[in-house]
Amino acid sequence: MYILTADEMREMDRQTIETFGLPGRVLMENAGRGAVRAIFDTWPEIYSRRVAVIAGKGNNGGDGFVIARYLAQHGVDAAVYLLASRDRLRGDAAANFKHLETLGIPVTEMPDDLTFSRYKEEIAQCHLIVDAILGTGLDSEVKGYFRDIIDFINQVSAPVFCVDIASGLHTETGQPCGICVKADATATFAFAKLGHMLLPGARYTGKLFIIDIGIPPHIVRAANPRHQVLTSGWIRSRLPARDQQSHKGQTGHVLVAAGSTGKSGAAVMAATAAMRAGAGLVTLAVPESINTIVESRGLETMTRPLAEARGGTLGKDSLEPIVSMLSDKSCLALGPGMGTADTTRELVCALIENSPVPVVVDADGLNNLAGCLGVLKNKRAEIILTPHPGEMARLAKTSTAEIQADRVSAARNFAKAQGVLLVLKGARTVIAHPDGRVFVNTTGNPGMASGGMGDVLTGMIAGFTAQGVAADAACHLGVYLHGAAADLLAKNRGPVGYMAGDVMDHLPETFGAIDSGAFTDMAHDCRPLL
Ligand SMILES: NC(=O)C1=CN([C@@H]2O[C@H](COP(=O)(O)OP(=O)(O)OC[C@H]3O[C@@H](n4cnc5c(N)ncnc54)[C@H](O)[C@@H]3O)[C@@H](O)[C@H]2O)[C@H](O)CC1
Ligand SMILES: [K+]
Repeated sequence: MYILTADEMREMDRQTIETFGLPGRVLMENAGRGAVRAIFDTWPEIYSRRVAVIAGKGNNGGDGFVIARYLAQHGVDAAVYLLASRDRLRGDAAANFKHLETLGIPVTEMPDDLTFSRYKEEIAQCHLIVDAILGTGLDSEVKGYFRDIIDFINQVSAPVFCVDIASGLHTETGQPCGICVKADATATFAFAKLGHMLLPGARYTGKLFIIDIGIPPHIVRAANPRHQVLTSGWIRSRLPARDQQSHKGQTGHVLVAAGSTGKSGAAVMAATAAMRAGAGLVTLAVPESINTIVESRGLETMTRPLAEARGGTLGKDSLEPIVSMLSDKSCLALGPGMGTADTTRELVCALIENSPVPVVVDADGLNNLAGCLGVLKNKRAEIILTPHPGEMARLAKTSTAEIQADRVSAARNFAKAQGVLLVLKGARTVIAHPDGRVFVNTTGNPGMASGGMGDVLTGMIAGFTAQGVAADAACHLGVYLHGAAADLLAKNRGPVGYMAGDVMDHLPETFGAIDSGAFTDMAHDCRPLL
């Protein structure tokens, strides 16, 4: 499902108006009318109650005027509070404002704090507040009077419905620009925007309705939107098909190079998760001193003990044996629990440069790679990096806060610059492709904040890649199903207390739930309305 930036939406609007010939007034009419359907759908008891439409001077406010008109037409006691004087209105918003006057719908001009203070009480007594203050035209930090208004809206007890996007929410980053309206429901137009799907934006958005305002499909296709949300349908269509006569020689062989003294669990988890994702065979290459432990814990996987460096880690002496093992493997998972000794870093960097098969790099693999990013230029196969925000900050040589402030841009910039697939983990994992496309995942829940989850994801992505799924689709499958398995556990067993091992053990049921359509995600809950 496409999700748009403000610029992309503006451009589609412009094309629809100028080249297709659908007037802006029609788009605004469709927007307002659809929003009213979403209001009645959410609050069917709102007939004959009082609704305050708080409108800004832009087109978001214009949508608010259309909403007030339809609400009034259907027996709602609707009143408009305009955060400007009426002579500031332009174009379609001004035209729709005139209709309000013709129809005798009450309008209050409230251009400043002083006038606002007179109407606070009246607004607070409404049964619903419609926020039509700022939409995709938000272009700066919200301060002063607008800040006071939003602060007030967030304090009144009435539910809040947002037009297009919660006022104050940044359309692309999903971060509040200083302050942001907290919605119970939002109606957006044509497509969801990035800010609705990312966090914390999704929390400010509430239930999301997507209103078809008439943008024709050829204009959408020509715009070629760069961002999508992963959906269960998309995932279902990319699951590797299995023939009745499939045998383990056909379903891929993963090599996992991982582990060190004290961190054998990470290696076992990644290897087992690859099997749970459906890989036919998994071999785990580990420092020899942990081989016995690893063998006893991962019954289905094979192991290959390698001569180890000081401190019980894999070092550069393992390069030759690992590269030769890769000749009959279909994917390499590299990094979990490996440590960051100099010799390990040399090994990791040489493997990323020389592997003939796709490599999934995680954890210490990433920390090691941060010291030799140049090797990515010479890579022979596709490289998938799966950093959490801290690891991403190390790779991009910035701070975790910088990464989190705009996760999509951080992931995209790195993936494009380095020519890799980048999976930026954390709530709403972002998958950035080297061609600039970005996919956002909405599965997963806070119960996943526990050790080993990353090792499981690494193994899953490697397991799908090994089965012949394209590396980018393997990232989609791994990330979505990892979160979906955790969502099913949270629902069926409890919100916390399940562990990474439980997540991978729950994959068979998760495959079944995706296949049957029993698992639904956030995109499924966005109701398209005409
Ligand atoms: N296809 C569609 O999505 C359609 C959307 N419509 C609606 O139009 C708005 C976008 O309208 P626009 O006039 O471009 O911008 P806004 O109304 O969001 O706001 C612009 C207004 O606000 C001022 N402003 C910007 N930032 C701030 C700030 N931080 N503090 C105070 N004021 C600010 C800015 O200067 C402008 O004056 C979209 O969201 C939809 O709701 C169409 O109606 C139909 C098609
Ligand atoms: K709004």
